[in-house]
Amino acid sequence: MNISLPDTQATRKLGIALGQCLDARSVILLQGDLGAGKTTLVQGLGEGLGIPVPIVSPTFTLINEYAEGRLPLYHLDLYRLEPKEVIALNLETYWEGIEVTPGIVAIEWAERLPYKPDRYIIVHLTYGNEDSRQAAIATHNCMIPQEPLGANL
Ligand SMILES: Nc1ncnc2c1ncn2[C@@H]1O[C@H](COP(=O)(O)OP(=O)(O)OP(=O)(O)O)[C@@H](O)[C@H]1O
Ligand SMILES: [Mg+2]
Repeated sequence: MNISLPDTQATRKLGIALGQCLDARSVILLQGDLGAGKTTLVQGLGEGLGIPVPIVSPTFTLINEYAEGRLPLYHLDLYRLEPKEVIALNLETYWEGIEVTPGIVAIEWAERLPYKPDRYIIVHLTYGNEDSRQAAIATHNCMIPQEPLGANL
């Protein structure tokens, strides 16, 4: 599915729609160049989940956890990591929700994952003219409830 995102707000709205409809243990793999809008989409996700605090980029902290919304949000950014370091993070802890409360896992720079979960949604953001972006969304072994997505875009 390809979605056109003419401005920042459109990307945020896509995140809101996903935050309103996704279930616990959903994993969103965010791909795309620097500044493509990955963090912007996760900020919408936070809003859709009802998280009342600002979502900030975890580029330096690696992972930010938010427990204040409908479901926990685990926001990761792999930009600064080597594959060995990514493996050492034991990310399955988050997407299996075994040692942590199951929630939504959003991973920026998911291109750097040496392995993937069993079920995931890929959102690949690319640049268009000026402020426009394109989101290519693909699901693997899972579904996005369509109605909320359609209603908000
Ligand atoms: N259509 C759009 N969608 C998202 N962001 C947009 C759009 N148009 C302009 N922007 C701007 O581009 C920037 C995107 O920044 P953002 O931090 O979300 O990107 P990112 O993909 O997370 O970058 P990084 O790779 O550094 O983590 C913001 O300043 C945002 O306002
Ligand atoms: Mg970012």
